[in-house]
Amino acid sequence: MNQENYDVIIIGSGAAGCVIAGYLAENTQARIAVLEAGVKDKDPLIHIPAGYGQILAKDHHVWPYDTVPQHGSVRRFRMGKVVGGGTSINAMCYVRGQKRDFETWYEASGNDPDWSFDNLWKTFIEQEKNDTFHNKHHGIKGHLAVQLPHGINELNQYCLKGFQEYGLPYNPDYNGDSQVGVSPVQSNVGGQKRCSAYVAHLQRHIESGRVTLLTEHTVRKVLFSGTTATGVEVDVNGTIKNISAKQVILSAGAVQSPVILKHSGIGPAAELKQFGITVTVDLPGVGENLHDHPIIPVSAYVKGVLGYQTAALGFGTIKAGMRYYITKDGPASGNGIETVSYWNPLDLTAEPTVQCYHEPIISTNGLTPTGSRSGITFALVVLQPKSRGSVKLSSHDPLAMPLIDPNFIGEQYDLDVGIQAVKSMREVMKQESLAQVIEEEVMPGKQVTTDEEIGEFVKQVATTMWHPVGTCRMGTDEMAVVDANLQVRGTDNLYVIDASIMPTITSGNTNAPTQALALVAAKRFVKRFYA
Ligand SMILES: Cc1cc2nc3c(=O)[nH]c(=O)nc-3n(C[C@H](O)[C@H](O)[C@H](O)COP(=O)(O)OP(=O)(O)OC[C@H]3O[C@@H](n4cnc5c(N)ncnc54)[C@H](O)[C@@H]3O)c2cc1C
Repeated sequence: MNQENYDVIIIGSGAAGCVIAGYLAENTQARIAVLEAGVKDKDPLIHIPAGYGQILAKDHHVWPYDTVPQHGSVRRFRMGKVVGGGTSINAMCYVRGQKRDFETWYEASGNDPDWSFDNLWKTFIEQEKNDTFHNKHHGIKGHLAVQLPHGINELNQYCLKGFQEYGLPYNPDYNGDSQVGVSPVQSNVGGQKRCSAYVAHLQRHIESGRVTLLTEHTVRKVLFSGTTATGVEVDVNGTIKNISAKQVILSAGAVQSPVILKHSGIGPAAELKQFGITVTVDLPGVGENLHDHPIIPVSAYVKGVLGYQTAALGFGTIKAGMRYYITKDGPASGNGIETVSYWNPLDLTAEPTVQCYHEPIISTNGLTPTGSRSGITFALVVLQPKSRGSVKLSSHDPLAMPLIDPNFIGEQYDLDVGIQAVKSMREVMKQESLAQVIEEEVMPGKQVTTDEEIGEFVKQVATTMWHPVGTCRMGTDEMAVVDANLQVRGTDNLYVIDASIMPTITSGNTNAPTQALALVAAKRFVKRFYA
């Protein structure tokens, strides 16, 4: 095969890229190349389910992004840079979202039946290989492993009880009829190993030689003849070369996909001209509409040794790692986040506005353990944030860091829900089951009492849940970047298929929805060009 010429190039081997490449491999004769800026997924910490804590603590396999200042301070905004993308370093929580999320996508598509709730729900089921549930909401024949925790540690059992005492129902399956309640977490773990999108959908096609995977290939821009994409310009360890293709699919994620489009001359004309980039198509929506779930951590020390703080630090990690290698069980064999709650603090029976993972560690920034005392961090999340930000260029250099502004807590609604969530969480901590083990609130701390003080705390701590979406959104209006085929408006042979096309964020973690939207788009692509 001529390595420099393909039928389809897919930029990025993350959640979406792996789904598309796998589907094309199985359903076409196309010559396919996946170009990935990161390295192969050989690091054992990627595959040990609890290893992601170490990866994030060491800042390995990430694009080292930060945001522009948010309420006066910069927030870390790391994204996966390795085969598997975010799905090789994420926390593996498997969540689909609420029906209303997908109804918004359907409207944005111009009411295209492929984007209906029913079709997307069917797609989740088709992709799933669930080790516990097999009913109208779950599948067992797909390749994406989904499991429940194999046992719930004592501290998280107190959480299950405490939320029920507060008034939430026990919900065995938040991906079933309703999200409301307190539940065990479903995760993308199979056979005690992480099930990344690469493992689930692509690895077998790389190993068989059906698909070519080119790692450490960083795409600088898409090449055009007029407005028709003809290939890409890549940087391979400092050497620049061109690779041509009949069709180019951008699956570089919600930060890089708009950046690559802009460097290719597709974006807001004024911004491109500012950096001397020739405008191929003036598309004002590229890089706009960035949104993410803000995490607001509320944490407390607990009495005695409970949870996973000791297993997550120092000698504890070695002990947990050795146990994992010998018996394949213990703290390292799962994602360490075993229970979660969904609720609306204003009405416990309404559709949830808040998600809360109960992390049995003390963490100040989401997932990284801090200090040696046992504790619990309730990672509160505004599920449907209204704040919108942007990804803008900082330089004419395609490899320069972009300016990322998620605009955390930029709208009154997000602030209100954040305050409600913190106050509600404090009520949960007062319930009998939690009150008996909680020793002292760490964050926000007892000095923070009024709504104004809690609001200020929310603004100061809100940080990424690593769920950026929306920067190349699907739609029919002039700010839309892609149409219902996920083809870039005003171009030929160019597509964006990844989390950036979501018009609005889903009510939950974004990996499963990204994989579902990628399969919907891949099927449309094959129907149009290979049927
Ligand atoms: C730390 C962390 C924790 C998370 N936890 C969860 C969770 O528990 N559950 C959940 O559902 N979701 C979680 N997510 C989010 C989830 O992983 C993402 O929503 C999902 O991976 C997005 O998929 P994507 O295909 O849009 O992009 P990605 O998966 O990010 O893939 C993009 C790929 O493109 C590559 N790329 C980018 N630019 C270029 C370029 N110029 N040239 C070549 N390649 C390029 C990147 O290196 C990357 O491999 C988490 C994410 C992170 C980072």
